[in-house]
Amino acid sequence: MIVHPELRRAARHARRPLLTTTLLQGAVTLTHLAQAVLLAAALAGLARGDTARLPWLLAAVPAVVAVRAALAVAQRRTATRAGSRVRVALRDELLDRLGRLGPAHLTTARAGAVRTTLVDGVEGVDAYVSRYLPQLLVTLTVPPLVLTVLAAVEPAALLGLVPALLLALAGPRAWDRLLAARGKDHWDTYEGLGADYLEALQGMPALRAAGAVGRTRERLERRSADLHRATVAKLRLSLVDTGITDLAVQGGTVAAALLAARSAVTGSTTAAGTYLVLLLASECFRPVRDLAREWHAGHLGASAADGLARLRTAEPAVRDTGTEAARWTAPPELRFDDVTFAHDGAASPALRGVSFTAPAGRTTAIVGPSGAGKSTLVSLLLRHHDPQRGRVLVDGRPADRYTLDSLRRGIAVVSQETYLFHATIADNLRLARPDATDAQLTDAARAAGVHDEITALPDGYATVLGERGATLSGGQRQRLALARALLADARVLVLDEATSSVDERREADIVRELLNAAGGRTVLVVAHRLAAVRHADRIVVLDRGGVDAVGAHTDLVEAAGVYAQLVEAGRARQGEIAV
Ligand SMILES: Nc1ncnc2c1ncn2[C@@H]1O[C@H](COP(=O)(O)OP(=O)(O)OP(=O)(O)O)[C@@H](O)[C@H]1O
Repeated sequence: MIVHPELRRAARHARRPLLTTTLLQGAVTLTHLAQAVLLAAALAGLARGDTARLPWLLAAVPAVVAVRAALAVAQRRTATRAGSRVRVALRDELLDRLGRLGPAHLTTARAGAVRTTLVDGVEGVDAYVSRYLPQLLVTLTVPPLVLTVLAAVEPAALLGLVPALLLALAGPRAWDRLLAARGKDHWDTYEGLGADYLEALQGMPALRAAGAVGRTRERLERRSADLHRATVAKLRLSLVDTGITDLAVQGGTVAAALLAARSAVTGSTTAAGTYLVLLLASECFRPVRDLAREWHAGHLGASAADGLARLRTAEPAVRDTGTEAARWTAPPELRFDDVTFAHDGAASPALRGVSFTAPAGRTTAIVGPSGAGKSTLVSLLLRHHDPQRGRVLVDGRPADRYTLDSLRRGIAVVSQETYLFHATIADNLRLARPDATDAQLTDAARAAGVHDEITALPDGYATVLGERGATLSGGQRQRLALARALLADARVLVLDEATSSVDERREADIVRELLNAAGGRTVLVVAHRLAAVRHADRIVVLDRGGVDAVGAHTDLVEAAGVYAQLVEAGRARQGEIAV
């Protein structure tokens, strides 16, 4: 009965329609009462042999039924409107929060669990708020009203009705806490199963390659069995709840009927009073029975409330306290000033005392062995994290002085993990700039070295891509993502292993083309393979989180440090490629 604060909060998104739907629900219940009163009056008249008013009373009954039908339709419509308003508002809010949380959030939360909260959890809240809550309010107001009427007609009936009503409403509250715990258990298992299924589907090629499909299926079956157990445990408790309610309802009705019969026999009440008690006693419990039914529709929302609250209030890794909009009229300089950063829970910092400048409008390459801290550097530039010491400056200002949204919009990133959507190639490209002309699309695709392959497809730029660009090769996906980044109206372009799926010879050509096309931008190229970066204006060599050297290709080769070792390793790996 205690409404979770998160659900009360959700209901505020649709105050008016919820109030209307509650009033309409109340009116529907009142028509039941009116019908009972009419029938009681008709029966009492018959008992007295007074049939003068009988036709009118009986004619009024279908009229009441018709009014009830109209009210019920209006009530359902308003409830649907209220529910959809709540759903839309909640999903907007949660998606906005997810955007603010950024990729850092998904290092601790699982994508499938977030999906379950966003889809199933929000659907459950809709049912809870638009159906259960209005019925709860009606249940708390109508039965006392009926009892007041009966108190005036036949006070003795209250001896049976009041205890039964109290038992029906308050009895199940004794295990509210247990029900909440079972609900949470059920929801956590449901979320976990959703996350496992999504991961298994997305990782199917890897599972197949590792011969682990059978083991994964067994694990999913075990998870499904866990969910079944959690569901049954919760249902069992709900059924006890329903059983007590039913027992109280039946017992109360019978007790009231017996008391009414006794009054009739002793002559202490009128025939009308007796019939009123007999018919209204059942109506008094109707809202209680309806409440039990709506609970079954809305219980998922109650279970999901904690998960929703967790997601809605999750703290982003960085605070969006900047006030300036990052609208650089010229390509900005990027500067890392004595930056030290350790990931949460990491034993040692990923970056320590890193200082270098990426000059405005030039290309700076970041190279280094695996784990040197290159991607961490990019995530600090985008403010997915803030350094624990030192500063990142963009255009001479600390990055946290800009609003997060404008900073991230000012920096186009192509990373190892490109994401293409189930849409046409043109739509995928226009994500970066919705108003781009066809000529701008083809220019960007040419610069990224993918135009010819697109036009060779039967539908060219109108070709619909499979999910995540599944119908393209890894290299084609990366080059499409490059074209998309070139279209973006951003003064900084970051290529984070952006061409790692392209063969090394092709990579050098693409990067050269790309850098020509990226004129007027400050470019940061992060790469393992050095063929892609040898023409950069400046190369920063990272090693174990620190800057080993900064310079041009030839100087760095001569210096015989980490860079020279990387060049040697590259030669050994790809003997035919000269860097
Ligand atoms: N989310 C994280 N949590 C904890 N440690 C992390 C996280 N991400 C990276 N690290 C650690 O930080 C260090 C730097 O990682 P980073 O990904 O920046 O290296 P990298 O140079 O980009 O490597 P690669 O070339 O292999 O992509 C590594 O030791 C890595 O294990």
